[in-house]
Amino acid sequence: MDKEKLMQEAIQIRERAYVPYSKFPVGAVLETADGKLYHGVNIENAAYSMANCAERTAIFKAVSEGERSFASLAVAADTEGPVSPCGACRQVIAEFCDPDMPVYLTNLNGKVKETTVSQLLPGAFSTEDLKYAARK
Ligand SMILES: O=c1ccn([C@H]2C[C@H](O)[C@@H](CO)O2)c(=O)[nH]1
Ligand SMILES: [Zn+2]
Repeated sequence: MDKEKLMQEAIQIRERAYVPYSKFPVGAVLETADGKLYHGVNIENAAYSMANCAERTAIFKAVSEGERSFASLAVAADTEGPVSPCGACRQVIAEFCDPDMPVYLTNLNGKVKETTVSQLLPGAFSTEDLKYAARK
């Protein structure tokens, strides 16, 4: 899928964000290996810490529909530069997406940072770490 289109859709889907507290809508579009798109927005709560970010919404939607193989991710917000995913999302992205998978971060002014999953979270804790303790 064309990365410009993915980023445009990430910008547009922000309309569906539920952000009465932060008033900071974020949109994410996750592309599967076979070209299907899963859209996500941030969803907040009166108990503030219950907020779910756009990136995790998109990933959880896709995984709960049976998807396990992903090709790219775009994220958009009204930030000065390209939006920067939070630590929790970086960990969840690393769980499901290949280290070399492209991630397109953008804002509303056309600023784009093209990065990868492993660049977003170098040295991620992973399933490999769990295997070491389980070896005994
Ligand atoms: O990459 C990001 C960064 C922040 N947020 C959300 C969490 C919260 O709802 C609001 C303000 O932090 O933005 C996302 O969805 N994705
Ligand atoms: Zn996040």
